[in-house]
Amino acid sequence: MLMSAPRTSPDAGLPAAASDVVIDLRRASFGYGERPTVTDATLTVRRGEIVAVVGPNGSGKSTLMKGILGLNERTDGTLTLFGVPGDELRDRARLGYVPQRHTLSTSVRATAEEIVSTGRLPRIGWLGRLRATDRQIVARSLDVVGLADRAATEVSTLSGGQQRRVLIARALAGQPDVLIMDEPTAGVDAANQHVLADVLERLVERGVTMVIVTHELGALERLLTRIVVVDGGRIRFDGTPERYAAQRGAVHHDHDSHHHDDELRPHPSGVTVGPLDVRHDGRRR
Ligand SMILES: Nc1ncnc2c1ncn2[C@@H]1O[C@H](COP(=O)(O)OP(=O)(O)OP(=O)(O)O)[C@@H](O)[C@H]1O
Repeated sequence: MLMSAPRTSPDAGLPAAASDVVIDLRRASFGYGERPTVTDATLTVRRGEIVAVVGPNGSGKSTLMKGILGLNERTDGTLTLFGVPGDELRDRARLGYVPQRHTLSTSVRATAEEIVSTGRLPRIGWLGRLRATDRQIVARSLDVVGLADRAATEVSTLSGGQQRRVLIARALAGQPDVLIMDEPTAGVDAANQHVLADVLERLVERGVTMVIVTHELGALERLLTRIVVVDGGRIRFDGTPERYAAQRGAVHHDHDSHHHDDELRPHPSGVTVGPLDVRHDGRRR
């Protein structure tokens, strides 16, 4: 839990294993029109996990994330969040989201602190007023991303990487239990990627569960507990970083790769496929 006293989860009292599951997808399909973009996705994310989602451009990574967030249509399967059906989750602020390729508008005059304060809105309501505790949480969120000294700086004058960190701080200000980030390192140079990785490491230490869509595994790799490969709208691999590294030759996720059906076979469970038959938890069957 980030920066607050522990909250009681709706599934408190259940055995630890069950209450540890924050996201549970079973054979879920998501899309925007008639045809699903992501099909047959089965994925379980437990408390404290740091999961990277990788795959070629257009393979469905963002669609999968938006599906978990309820931002597109689920046409099949089930989605369970914190032990309740996804569409029945009342406290949406438990899911934090840093959207893709989103930097802050240069035409809006707002300070970093003001932008991060908007992250409190799900907690206080649109007409609510920030109280001292809210301001403290905003200040701590800026501190976590290393921008405490920029609180009063106009965001339009910050670099792209700093703006991404403001957006992460905004998501953190909502005190989410799980943070879904769509390419937080996109457009961030190598030096700043390490700064961002350090920021994420601090979040890991605070016990925040994270699902991170990324093309740049490099700087994040040391933090990850799992890697999920999405290709052609399907989850093609789900396993530990070690197993992913062992399979790297077979499971490409670079921009040029698309389908690898000769190397990656569909699994009836839709969970995991590949030369090594890897279970959901990364262990070999
Ligand atoms: N709002 C939308 N309406 C209709 N189709 C969409 C929408 N957003 C994405 N798509 C389509 O869904 C498919 C998967 O896109 P998605 O953005 O999920 O892929 P991605 O893996 O996140 O790609 P990238 O790495 O380029 O961000 C693409 O064919 C895309 O054109």
